[in-house]
Amino acid sequence: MALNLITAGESHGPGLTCIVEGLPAGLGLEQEAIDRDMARRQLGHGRGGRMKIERDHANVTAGVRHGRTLGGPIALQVPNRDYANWEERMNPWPVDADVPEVHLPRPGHADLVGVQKYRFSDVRNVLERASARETAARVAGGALCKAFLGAVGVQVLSHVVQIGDVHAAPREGPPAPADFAGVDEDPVRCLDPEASAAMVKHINVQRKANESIGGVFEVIAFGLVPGLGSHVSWEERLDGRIGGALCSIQAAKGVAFGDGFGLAAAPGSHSHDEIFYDEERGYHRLTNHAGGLEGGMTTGQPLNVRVAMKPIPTLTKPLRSVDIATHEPAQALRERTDSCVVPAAGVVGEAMLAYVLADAYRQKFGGDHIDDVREAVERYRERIAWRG
Ligand SMILES: Cc1cc2nc3c(=O)[nH]c(=O)nc-3n(C[C@H](O)[C@H](O)[C@H](O)COP(=O)(O)O)c2cc1C
Ligand SMILES: C=C(O[C@@H]1CC(C(=O)O)=C[C@@H](OP(=O)(O)O)[C@H]1O)C(=O)O
Repeated sequence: MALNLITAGESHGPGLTCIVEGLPAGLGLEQEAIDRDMARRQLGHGRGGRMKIERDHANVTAGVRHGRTLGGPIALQVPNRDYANWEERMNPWPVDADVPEVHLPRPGHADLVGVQKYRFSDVRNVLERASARETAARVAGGALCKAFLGAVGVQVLSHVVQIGDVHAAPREGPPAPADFAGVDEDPVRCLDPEASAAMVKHINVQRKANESIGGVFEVIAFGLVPGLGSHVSWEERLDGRIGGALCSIQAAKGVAFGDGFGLAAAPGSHSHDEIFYDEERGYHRLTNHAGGLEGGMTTGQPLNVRVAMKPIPTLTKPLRSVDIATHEPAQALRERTDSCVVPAAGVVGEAMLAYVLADAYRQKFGGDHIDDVREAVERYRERIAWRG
């Protein structure tokens, strides 16, 4: 039993679609929860003018009846309000107008390689689908995965730990769920108020200097059972699957589990999580350097992964490029743009992690109805005497 999440849609086309296939029947869904995550993705200091136009909302058009899943594919449709301003340029059908082509590829975006690969002369044919507008559809689908995970006791949360060279104060291990109260009210979704103020300032200074800014977010899953994923085959190792899903986010450039790159410099005796047992807690650890994954499987501890985002490629003072029609030197396309999207990317990271984990639960526990899944999870927890 696999869970599939597929998206369709262009940034300025009529709308986006997400299809989620493989959720069990009987799962309760709430429109509000889907739209809440979509609204969270639109926030964050550093977003551009497009976010003032969109009010993201997903229309559920298949797979759900009276608030419960039916077991078939679920279709979510997210209209692009901006399409009203792009109807001529993005109409699916030929129009009676001269629509100019875009010939100035932006370094760091998919523009140049996309036109080479797909035999296009118009960069717009590439940038429309390469755009991270697509992540609105992923977040809509991810909200369904979160609802499924919630039904088996799992919560997925994120926060920003770095913007440019401004870091949140280091912590001993990942934060607890209670620490996240109010994170969405913070302008950069950071848990450290002092660092948050410095991050906002940094974004303002860089934006004024026509720069864009990257950073790092952390996404954490709480309440997992041990043993999701497997050591037996490379493609079943959960760290590989999670890393791939998170790196597929537009502009994500690196992932680190637990202590991540810090482990490369640490001695072995400070790198692994010693194993203890007592009657009350069963097997347990006192540290979580591994970030909740050993041998490609969840340990049952919080699963925490950090994702590095590169700065946005569209710059208000454009980089050097080449006109693909004339091959003459030129400045890259200058468009309305975000300057920092790390807080928004954290919400997309939640959706991607929720998808991979929900898929891992579907593969391990099967079940046609959500109650079958719950019972199977409960039986497993009893078998391994898991008290987490
Ligand atoms: C939420 C979000 C919003 C983004 N907004 C912009 C933007 O306004 N302008 C831009 O050039 N890139 C933006 N990006 C980044 C590009 O989509 C990304 O750099 C591009 O797809 C190439 O990514 P890659 O090098 O990781 O493949 C955004 C990314 C995310 C996650
Ligand atoms: C539309 C979204 O993000 C877009 C992602 C994006 C890009 O190149 O990735 C470019 C910008 O699009 P526009 O040119 O329309 O302003 C962002 O606004 C969104 O997040 O919903």
